Amino acid sequence: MTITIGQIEYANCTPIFTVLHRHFTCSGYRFVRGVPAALNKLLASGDIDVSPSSSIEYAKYPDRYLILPELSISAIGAVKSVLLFSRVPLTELSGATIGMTTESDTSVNLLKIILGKFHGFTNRFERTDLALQPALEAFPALLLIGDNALKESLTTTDLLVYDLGELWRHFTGLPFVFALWLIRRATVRERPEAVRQLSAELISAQRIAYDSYPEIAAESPERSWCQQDVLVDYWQTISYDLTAAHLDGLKSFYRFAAELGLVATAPEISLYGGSVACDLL
Ligand SMILES: C=C(O[C@@H]1C=C(C(=O)O)C=C[C@H]1O)C(=O)O
Repeated sequence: MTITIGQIEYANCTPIFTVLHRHFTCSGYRFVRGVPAALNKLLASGDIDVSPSSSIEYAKYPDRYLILPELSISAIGAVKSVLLFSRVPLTELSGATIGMTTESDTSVNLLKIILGKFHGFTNRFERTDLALQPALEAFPALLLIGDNALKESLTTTDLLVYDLGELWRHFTGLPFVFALWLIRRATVRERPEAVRQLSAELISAQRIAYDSYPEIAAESPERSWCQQDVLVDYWQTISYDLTAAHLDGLKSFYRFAAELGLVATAPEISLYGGSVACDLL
């Protein structure tokens, strides 16, 4: 039986999926492409089995998922693709209605924590699919993630740009985990051998990818809009690990989210398998 894997259609996932497709047979896998918020919904409903997912998705339904070890999409400081584009300095945004992409579930909550908890602001937030320029006619600031954020940052000159990974680091000193690889507990129960294989292949793919960013970038679809060295630099900026420090950052995020009522409770962290990351807990 196939395992259905969500594939985030952003440059941040290109390295691991490129290597997975090139180095492993993948005959037992089916891939479903989408933006994070859409893949989160498919995972929650059981239409896909496993996916790199917004980290907040785990806190919403901890009973449904396990976290695959050693993998994440995180920032230790800047991340370069989770950006608040603003017409005014961030300190002047208290009371404002802020536009937020519909593609994200984690970063929208991170923004609420940064403004509400760290700055003590009161804001309203509105989801929008508007592109940057029209959005900034409706709102003083807009949150974008993924390729849209990266693309706009490469061309925008007349706006203030705040990197949410950097802001989180400034206030907490911790890494921020934007995405976790979540697998449905039901899939682990029903297909234990296939899940063991997939987990091992993903860890291998990640390691191979680390050593081959320039080659992956040279042939990547993102080359149509991004220079090879910019892509390599972007991938080197992202932290794809899941260490004890990452888990500390994740737990802090969940605690703040619970305090602000963004999730019901800060969940226990349950990792799949007896991996290194498990031992670090
Ligand atoms: C760093 C990023 O991390 C992501 C942010 C997500 C979110 O905000 O829900 C989900 C998955 C990741 O793609 C990014 O998209 O730029």
